[in-house]
Amino acid sequence: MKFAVLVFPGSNCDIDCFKAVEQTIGQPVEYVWHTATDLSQYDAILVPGGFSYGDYLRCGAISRFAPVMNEVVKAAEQGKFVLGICNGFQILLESGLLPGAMLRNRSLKFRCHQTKLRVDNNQNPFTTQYAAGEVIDIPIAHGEGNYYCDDATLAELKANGQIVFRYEGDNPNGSVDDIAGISNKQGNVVGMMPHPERAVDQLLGSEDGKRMFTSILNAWREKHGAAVVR
Ligand SMILES: NC(=O)CC[C@H](N)C(=O)O
Repeated sequence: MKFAVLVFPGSNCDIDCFKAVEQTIGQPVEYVWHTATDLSQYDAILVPGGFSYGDYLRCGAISRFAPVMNEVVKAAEQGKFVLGICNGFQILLESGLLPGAMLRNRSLKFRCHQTKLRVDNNQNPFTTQYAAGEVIDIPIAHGEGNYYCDDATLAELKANGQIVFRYEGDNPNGSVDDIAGISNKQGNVVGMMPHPERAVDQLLGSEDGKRMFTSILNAWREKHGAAVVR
């Protein structure tokens, strides 16, 4: 299974994502610059966190027009796995690959600390290695993570099981319904504000992010009739 880690001017979690893939599942992974126009060789696309284009206008609002994003849309349509983390989630929202929008944190402060997340959908390709309702430790680091959608969209997200993660206990940004991560209707595109790639080793404070990567690999192996890993 081959992974792409997108790199925009201002990405700063690209190396963490790359290392997380190498260390958790040992699969081939490459950096792909934002001007790339062909993602056909990759099975999964990671859109990493950071401050792409300096967060000018709105987080993700400029990156959404990068040439590579046309290819990400194509990859998503083909059923490939797309994971947007933090700024990556913001970019997927701006691209229309996921519904809703991101607002400034209710505190108007950049928040950077561990959070407790509840796995609300463990039937998603990114979360099958977690128990339903399991509470995990994953850090956040953002100023614009206050996820917003209107009532009709929220009802749809709930009805389709598209809410993948919610904050458990303290909601650090004021997001609607404590949402921390959502998927598209098909489940192959996920965006989340917390950083699983920063939680893949006890030295980092938590290993709870690891199973996102093993879940993705298993989902791909199942799709291709290969043995799954435990
Ligand atoms: N870590 C990140 O990806 C930060 C995202 C974005 N720059 C924000 O502050 O909200």
